[in-house]
Amino acid sequence: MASRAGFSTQSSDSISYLLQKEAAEIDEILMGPLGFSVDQLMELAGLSVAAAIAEVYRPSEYSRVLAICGPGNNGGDGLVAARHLHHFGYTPFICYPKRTAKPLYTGLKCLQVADILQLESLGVPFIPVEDLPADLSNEFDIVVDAMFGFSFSGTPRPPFDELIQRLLSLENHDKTQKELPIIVSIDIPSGWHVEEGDTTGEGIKPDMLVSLTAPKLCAKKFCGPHHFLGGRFVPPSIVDKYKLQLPPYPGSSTCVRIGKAPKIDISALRENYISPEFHEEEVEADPFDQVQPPFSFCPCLSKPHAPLKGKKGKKLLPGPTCLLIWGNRMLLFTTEMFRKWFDNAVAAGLKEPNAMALSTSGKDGKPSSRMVLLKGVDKDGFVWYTNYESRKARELSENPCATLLFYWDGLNRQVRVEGSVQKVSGEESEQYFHSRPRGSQIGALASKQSSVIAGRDVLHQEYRELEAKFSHGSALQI
Ligand SMILES: NC(=O)C1=CN([C@@H]2O[C@H](COP(=O)(O)OP(=O)(O)OC[C@H]3O[C@@H](n4cnc5c(N)ncnc54)[C@H](OP(=O)(O)O)[C@@H]3O)[C@@H](O)[C@H]2O)[C@@H](O)CC1
Ligand SMILES: [K+]
Repeated sequence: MASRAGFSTQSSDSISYLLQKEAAEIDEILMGPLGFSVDQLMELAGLSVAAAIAEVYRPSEYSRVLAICGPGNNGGDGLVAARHLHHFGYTPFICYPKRTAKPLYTGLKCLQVADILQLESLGVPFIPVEDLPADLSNEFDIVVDAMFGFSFSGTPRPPFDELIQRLLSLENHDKTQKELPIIVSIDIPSGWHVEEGDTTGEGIKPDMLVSLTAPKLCAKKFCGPHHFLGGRFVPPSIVDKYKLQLPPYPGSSTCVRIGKAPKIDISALRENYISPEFHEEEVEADPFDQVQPPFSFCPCLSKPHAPLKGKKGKKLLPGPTCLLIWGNRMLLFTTEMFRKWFDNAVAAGLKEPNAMALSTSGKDGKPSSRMVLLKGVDKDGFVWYTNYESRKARELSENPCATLLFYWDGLNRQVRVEGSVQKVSGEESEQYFHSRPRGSQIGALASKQSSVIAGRDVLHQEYRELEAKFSHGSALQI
């Protein structure tokens, strides 16, 4: 509980929840003394909604998004979110029944016009409410509920009463018959009391709620699987004044999950890969001939010299595109290809594109895999580092053959590298050791590298001090 006399901010599980009055006050402070403009806040809010959606529902499976936008700022958040979703690869549609209903102040009216213009320039269709299909279940994969936010009161008036009914009727469908659209509510599930929630028990039950700034009290009643917080702009003065306890945003993320992620049925996890088309008739019998721009290999070619059997036709080959590099044969050519793919992966902003699964096996033939980081690639091969007493090093000394696997999810690509392994020169190894951050150097010493290298005495001393701090010195991580 984070309340104090005079303030009614409440929290449960160390998150604060705001009353309607407090949400409105914060709104005024942000746009008054703190100097925010409404369009600035709405842009950040809408972006975080789009980011939360993209975190859970991939466009490859949930492409068609209907945003139902109300007359206030909640509706504005919906318009902004739809614009970002378009850029994220979704196909948004807008239903915006009261687009100029209430120009509260000139800024909002201008904003609505700007939002509409921007969406129209992207070719996002605006569907008049009378043209919206009565049954939304066939037409859309996601419905964004941006009808009402924290200024809602009473019972919904037309046409929103009927629109809310359409969302409700989705829940009454026979769920075994078809997959229903996901409902994502912005800030408040529309129709719910801002503080008391779904008082009748007959309101909408969204699958995702994206609270903005801080969750409102009704969010405590949200039972759906995905609760996120967005609106990463709350300054310390507001945090202090309202004693807000909010989860920290990870890295540069614009949204953060509140509460636990639901347990996933692993068997149900699947991804529809949308890769550039690659037809069977385009496949060469020898994969090396295939490695030409767009330098794509298919996993079915993992037996390199077996000529491809099967009908020539339009059949699309399944799975992500795969580049296979093996042996030393044509290494120069294939590592160049790898480099192009690697540069693409870096340019696409993928997390740790240099992370690769290294598989080895010793003389007992039992394979083992672990993730390591690629430290270099050139015409002589791929370079990574390990200490010589590790299991992988032992296995490689017994059987100097290994496979590397890079998986670049965002590009639907993987690269398999298969070949023999040899130690890099002592000089190269030494250079690498001294290029590492100090903490990693000490960590390497902790894992007992076999060769003693001049200049490590100081590090040994630092390591002993650290070891003394941790009573269970065996798994020291720095
Ligand atoms: N930190 C922040 O503050 C931020 C806030 N942001 C966003 O702003 C939202 C709050 O926006 P808001 O104040 O414009 O109110 P909102 O709820 O969208 O709609 C009010 C409209 O609904 C109408 N209406 C009300 N009751 C009704 C009923 N029963 N039936 C029918 N209509 C009804 C009402 O009409 P009126 O009753 O006044 O005639 C008015 O036109 C907030 O939830 C968040 O999403 C973010 O953008 C950025 C950061
Ligand atoms: K809403």
